[in-house]
Amino acid sequence: MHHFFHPSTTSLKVCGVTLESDAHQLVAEGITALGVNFWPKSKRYLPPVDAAKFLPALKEKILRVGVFVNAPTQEVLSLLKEDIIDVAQFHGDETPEYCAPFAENGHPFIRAIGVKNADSLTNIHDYQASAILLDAHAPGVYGGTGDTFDWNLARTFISKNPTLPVLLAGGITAENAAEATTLVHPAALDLASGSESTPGIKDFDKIRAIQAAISTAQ
Ligand SMILES: O=C(O)c1ccccc1N[C@@H]1O[C@H](COP(=O)(O)O)[C@@H](O)[C@H]1O
Repeated sequence: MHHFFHPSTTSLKVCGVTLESDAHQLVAEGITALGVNFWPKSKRYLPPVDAAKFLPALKEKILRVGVFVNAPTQEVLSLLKEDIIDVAQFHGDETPEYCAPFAENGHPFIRAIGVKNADSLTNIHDYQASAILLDAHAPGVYGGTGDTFDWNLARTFISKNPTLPVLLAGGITAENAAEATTLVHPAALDLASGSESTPGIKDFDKIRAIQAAISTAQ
C-alpha cells in the first residue's frame, strides 16, 4: 500500500480540491494526497464528470482520494474501476455492511469517524478499512467544518492500534499542525478549511506553512 498509509511518519492530505490548477500545484509542492469531494451538498463539491477531466493525468503523481457521503455503491465503484481515484473516503453514515464489498474486492478505502467521545471509537475494526480518519463530530454536515476535537482521544486510539493507519482531521491549520503531529503522531494530517482562501480554492502559503510545521515536528 502507498506510503501515505504508513503510520511511522506523518504525511499531508489536502482535501476539497476543485480546480485542476490547484491539483497540479499540490503535485509540484510534493503533497502526498489530495481529496476531491463528491458529496453534492458540500461547499467543495466537484461533480465526478469534472474530476474525470484532470484526475487521470495525476495517477502515480499524488494519491487521489474521492470523498463520499452515503453515495450509491456503484458510483464509488465506477470511479475506482475507471481509475479516476485511487482510494475512496467514506465520510457519512456508511455501515460495515456497506464497506464490506470494497474490502472483499481489494478496493482501498478510508472510513471517517466523527469523534464525539471515547464511545465513537469502538468497533472500528468492523469496517475492515485500509485507514481510519478521525474528524470532529459534525451532525448534518459530516465534515469540512474547521472544528477540532479532543486529540487525546486520537492519541489513545493510535497507541492501542499501532499498525492501523490513522489520519487526523478537523480544524487542522498552520497554527496547530505541529502540535497535532507531536501529540497524536497520525499517519497523515487531513484538512480542507485550513488549506484554502475560500471553500474549494487552495491557499499555497497556508499549505506550505502546514508542510513546514509537520516537517519540523517529526
Ligand atoms: O469538506 C467538506 O465540505 C466535507 C463535507 C462532507 C464530508 C467531509 C468533508 N470534508 C472533510 O472533512 C475533514 C475536515 O475538514 P476541515 O479541515 O475541518 O475543514 C477533511 O478531512 C475533509 O476531508
